[in-house]
Amino acid sequence: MSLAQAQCEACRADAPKVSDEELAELIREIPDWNIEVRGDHMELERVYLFRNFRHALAFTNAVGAIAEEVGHHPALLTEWGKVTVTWWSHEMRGLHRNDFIMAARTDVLAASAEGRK
Ligand SMILES: C[C@H](O)[C@H](O)[C@H]1CNC2=NC(N)=NC(=O)C2=N1
Repeated sequence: MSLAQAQCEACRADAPKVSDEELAELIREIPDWNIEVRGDHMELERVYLFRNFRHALAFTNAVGAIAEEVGHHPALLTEWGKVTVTWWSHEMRGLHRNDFIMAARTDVLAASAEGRK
């Protein structure tokens, strides 16, 4: 395992989940993200719109690249003109502070992405 992956605390089953208080604080930093409850855990989700499939795919790959850098991976659904990004920590079945950090980094990427709608 690379050092980048070793640093991903959220990818350990016994990592701490965010408390309700922390969640309320952290979600204020990423106001365009929704919390979805899926089965037994929460996920952070946001839809980004693009002018066409090519721009959506380029953004998908950019998000994939930052995920690989840190060894923490989102679910990515690429459609024509639309990318749905979902962050959670599957090993620990819930939200870790790291998911909020990655959501914020996804917003930074989106701010300079080409072909946003
Ligand atoms: C072994 C490897 O680091 C783990 O499977 C990582 C990979 N990427 C991951 N990404 C996310 N989002 N959650 C995880 O629990 C996770 N685990």
